[in-house]
Amino acid sequence: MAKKRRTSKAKTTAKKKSSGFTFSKQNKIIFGSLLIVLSIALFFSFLSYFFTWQADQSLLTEFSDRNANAKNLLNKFGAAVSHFFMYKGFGLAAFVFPLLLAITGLYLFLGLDSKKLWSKWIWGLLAVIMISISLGFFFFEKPLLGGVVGYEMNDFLQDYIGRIGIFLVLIFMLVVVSVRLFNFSPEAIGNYFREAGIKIPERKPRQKREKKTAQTVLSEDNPTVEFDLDKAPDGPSLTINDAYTHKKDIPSVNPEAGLDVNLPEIEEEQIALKVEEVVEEKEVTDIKADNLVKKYGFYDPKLDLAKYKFPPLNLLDPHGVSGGITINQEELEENKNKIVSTLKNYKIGISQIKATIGPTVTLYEIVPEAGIRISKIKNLEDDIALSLAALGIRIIAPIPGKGTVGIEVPNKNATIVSMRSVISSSKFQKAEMQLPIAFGKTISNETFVVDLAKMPHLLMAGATGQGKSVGLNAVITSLLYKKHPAEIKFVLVDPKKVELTLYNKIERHFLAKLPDSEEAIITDNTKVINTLNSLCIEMDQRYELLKLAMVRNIKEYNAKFRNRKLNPNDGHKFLPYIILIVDEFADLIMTAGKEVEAPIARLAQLARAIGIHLIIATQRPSVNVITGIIKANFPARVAFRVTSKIDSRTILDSQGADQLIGRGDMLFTQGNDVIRLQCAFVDTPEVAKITEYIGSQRAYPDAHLLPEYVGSDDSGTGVDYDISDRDSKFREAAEVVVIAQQGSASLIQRKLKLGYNRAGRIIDQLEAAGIVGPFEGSKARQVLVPDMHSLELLLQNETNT
Ligand SMILES: Nc1ncnc2c1ncn2[C@@H]1O[C@H](COP(=O)(O)OP(=O)(O)OP(=O)(O)O)[C@@H](O)[C@H]1O
Repeated sequence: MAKKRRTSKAKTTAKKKSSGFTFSKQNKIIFGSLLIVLSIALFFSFLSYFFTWQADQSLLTEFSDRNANAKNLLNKFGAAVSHFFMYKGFGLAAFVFPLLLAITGLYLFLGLDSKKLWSKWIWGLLAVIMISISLGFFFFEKPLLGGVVGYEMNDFLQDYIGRIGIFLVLIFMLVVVSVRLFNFSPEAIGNYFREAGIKIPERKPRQKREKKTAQTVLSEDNPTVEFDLDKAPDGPSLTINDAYTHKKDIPSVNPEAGLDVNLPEIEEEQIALKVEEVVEEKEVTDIKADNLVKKYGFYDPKLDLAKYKFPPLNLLDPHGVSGGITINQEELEENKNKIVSTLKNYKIGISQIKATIGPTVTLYEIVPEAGIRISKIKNLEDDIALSLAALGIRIIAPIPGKGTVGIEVPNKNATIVSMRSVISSSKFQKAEMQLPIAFGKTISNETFVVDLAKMPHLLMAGATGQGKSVGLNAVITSLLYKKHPAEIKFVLVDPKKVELTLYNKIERHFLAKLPDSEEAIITDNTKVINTLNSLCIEMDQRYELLKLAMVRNIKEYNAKFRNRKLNPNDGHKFLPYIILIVDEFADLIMTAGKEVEAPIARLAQLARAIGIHLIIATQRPSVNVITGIIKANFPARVAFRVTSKIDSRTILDSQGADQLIGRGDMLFTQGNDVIRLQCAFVDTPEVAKITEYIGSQRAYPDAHLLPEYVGSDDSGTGVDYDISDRDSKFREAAEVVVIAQQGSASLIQRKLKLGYNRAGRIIDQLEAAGIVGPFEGSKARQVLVPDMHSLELLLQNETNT
C-alpha cells in the first residue's frame, strides 16, 4: 500500500514538474505569435539591410542616441540586428533564421507536435553554415553575401585545404543534404525522370506534394527542405513534359526507395501500366464483347423461357413433421445405461458419454478410459446390438477428427425427413453450387447439401425397397428446385419402365434425347448404347468448343459465353449440364453387356469438365456389375441398406451398409469419410405435382437433342459367327436353351457355370445360328427351335452345308 501511495505521489510530482516546463495552450499561441512577428521583423530588417547597410553602418555606434535615425525599415534595431546576423554573421544565409523562427512560431501557434522542430533547427543551422561558406567561396569579392563567418571560414579553410578542397567539401555537404532530405539515389533520380516522362502534365504537382508529405512524416526534414521542394517543380517539370515519349518505359523498382513512403504509389502505377500492356493483346475481341454487352446486356440463356416459374415449396408434403425431432429422454437414458453396462461387462470403462440425436439414429459418443484398445470396442458390435435389442447398430471407432468412439443406435420412432424441410433449409437455398443436391439430414440433424458437379459422378446401391428410387427422386427434385430448364438436362434410363415415367411431363423442359427417338425416357436397354455413344460424341464436341474458347471447364466456358466473348457463328452455344441417370444398372449390364461399360467408363473418366455427370443406381452391387473401371471413376457413392457385408464392401469399400435400417437410412462417401444420412423423402404424388407444375408451363418445342449416333441398329447382335469360331460349350448351351425354352444368358451362366461374358458371347452365337431370337430388352429372348429334335436337325444341316 505504502509503496503504491509513494509511486502515485511520485507520479503527481512528476506531472507537476513537467507542467512547469510545458506551455499552456494560450501561452503557446502568445509565444508563437511573438516568434512570427519577430521573424517578420527580422525578414524586413534583413531585406532592407541590403540596401541600407552602408548608410546605417556609422550609426551602429550611436545606438543609444535617440536623435540618430537609421535608414533600415526597422530603424536602429533592424540595422543593429541585421549587422550582427548578416555582416558579422552569415550573410544571405541569415534569412534562414527568420524562416526558422516563423516555422517555430507557426508550430506553437497551431499547436502542432513540436518534437519535429529540433531536426528543423539542426538542419536549418547546418544550412546556414553551408550557404554562408558557399557564398563566401563563390563570391569572395563580395563578403556581405557570405558574411564574416563565410569569409573567415573560407579564409581559414583555404590555408589548410585550398580552394579545390573547399569545393569538394561543399559538394560532399550537398550530397549529404540531398541524401538525407531528398532520399537522393542514382536510381531515384533515374526513376524520377522516367516516371515524370510518362506522367500527364497536371498530375505532376500532386506527385510533388505527396513526396513532400511523405518526407515530412518519415525523415523529419527541416524547413530548408520544404523550401527547396517548393522551388523544385518549376525547374525539371518543363523538361519532364518534353520527355513524354518514354511512355512505355516501366520504371524499375528502386530497392532503397522501398523504405520510402511514397514508393507504393510508384509501384501501383507500375502495376497499372503492366496490366494495360497485357490487355492490349486481347483488345479487339474484348472491346467487341464489351460493346455487345453494352448494347444487348449479358447473354441470358433463360430468355427463351423467361417466364418460367420454379416449382413452389407447397407442392412438397411436410409428411406430418412440423417441428424438429422429438426427443425421448427415457429412451436415451435407457440406451446409455445399456451401453455403459455392456461395456462394463467386458471391462471397458467410459470416462464420458454424449448423445447426438438424429432423425433416424442417435449417436452415442464415448470416451473410453485411458489404456482401452479401440479394436476391443469395435469387436463388441454384435454384443452391444444384442443388449440394446436393436438392428442397425454401427460402431465408428474412432470417429475421424474426434478422439471418441461412436455408437449409432436407431431411434425407436424414426422421424421422416421431408424433401420440403431440406429444400426450404437456408443451407440449400443459399447454396452457391453448380448442381446442389439436398440429400437429407445428417446424424446431427443438419441438412446435407453436396455439389454433383464436384463429385463428379455418383454410384447408388441398395437392396430392393431400401430407398433407392426415393433417393433418385430426391436428387432430381433438388435440381428441379434450383435450376432453370436452360441450365440442366436429364438423360433418363429406366429399365424398370415405371420408376421415372413421371418425368415424361417435363420432357420439353428438362429432358434430352436422341433426334430419332420418340420417347425421351429410355426404357429399352438396346437404345441405351446409342444414347451413351451419342453422349460421348456430345462430350467430344464440347471439348472441342472448350479448346476453341481456351477455357478449362464448362463453368468458365458459359461465363465467357454470357459475356459475349464467344461468337455463336463459330459454333459456340450455351452449354447446359447433362445428367445421365440410370436406374437399374445391373439390368443394363446383364442385357446390353460390355458395350455399355465402355462408353460409361469413357464418360465417367472424361466428362466432368464439360458438364456431363452420371448417376448410376443398382440393386445388385456385385463385382461383375460394378467393375473396377466403373468404381475407379465413381468416387462418390451412396449405399442404402444392402443384404451382405460383401455388397457393402463392393459399394463403399468398407462394411456398414449391411447394418443400416432401411427406409432411406444411407451412407454417403466422397472418397474418404463415410457419412450416415437420412435420405429426404419425396413421395410419388409429390413428384407428380412438381412435374405437373413444370409441364404445364411454356416449354421448348422439343426435348434437348443429343448428337445423332449412327451405329448398328441391332446393337451388334445378329453378327454372323463362323461355325469354327464357336464356343466349345455352344452345343450344350443350345440344348439348355431349347430344353428350358428360355433364351437368357444368365440361364446359360448358371447351368453351365460360365462367366457372364462367355455366356453373352454364346447367346450371340445362338442368335447367329437362328436358335434364339434378337435381343428384346429386359425380356428373355425368344427361342426359335421348339425341341431337341429340331435342334439336332438344324445343327446337322449346318455342318452339311
Ligand atoms: N427417405 C425415406 N424416408 C422414409 N421412407 C422411405 C425413404 N426412402 C424409402 N422409404 C420407404 O421405402 C419404400 C421403398 O423405397 P424405394 O421405392 O425407394 O425403394 P427402392 O430401393 O427403389 O426399391 P426397388 O429397387 O425395388 O425399386 C418407400 O415406399 C418408402 O415407404
